[in-house]
Amino acid sequence: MDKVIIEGLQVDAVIGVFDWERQIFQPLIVDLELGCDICRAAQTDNIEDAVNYKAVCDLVSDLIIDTKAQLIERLAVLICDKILAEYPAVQHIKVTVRKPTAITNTTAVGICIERNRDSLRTCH
Ligand SMILES: Nc1nc2c(c(=O)[nH]1)N=C([C@H](O)[C@@H](O)CO)CN2
Repeated sequence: MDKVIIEGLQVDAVIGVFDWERQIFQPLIVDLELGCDICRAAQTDNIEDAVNYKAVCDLVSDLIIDTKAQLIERLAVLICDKILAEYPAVQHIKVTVRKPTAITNTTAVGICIERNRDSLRTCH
């Protein structure tokens, strides 16, 4: 399947389970793979026929900042649910959320989840 990819989207947000984490902004790094058919966009050369990665970046950034989640698991699932709801063309989605400053002596810790529209696993 064709993919629209977004790598290394940095969003500074309130995130974490500890009291001190609720007082600061920490960086999160998001990678996305959006499985979709890109043929129509390639034929028409029209952004209206594409999954607009700029719009997706804005949507994901706003969602992360507004949510102020405790766990990165929550953000990963919310990002999946939101993109599948807003973009009917996306059939498969892989979301990785990394927290690069959480644990010393690591490059990053994180969560990676994948969902198919046809066999949607919900977490509600
Ligand atoms: N699986 C997870 N483990 C932990 C998370 C998380 O979001 N998912 N968060 C924390 C703390 O907020 C941590 O990042 C502070 O250093 C710990 N474990």
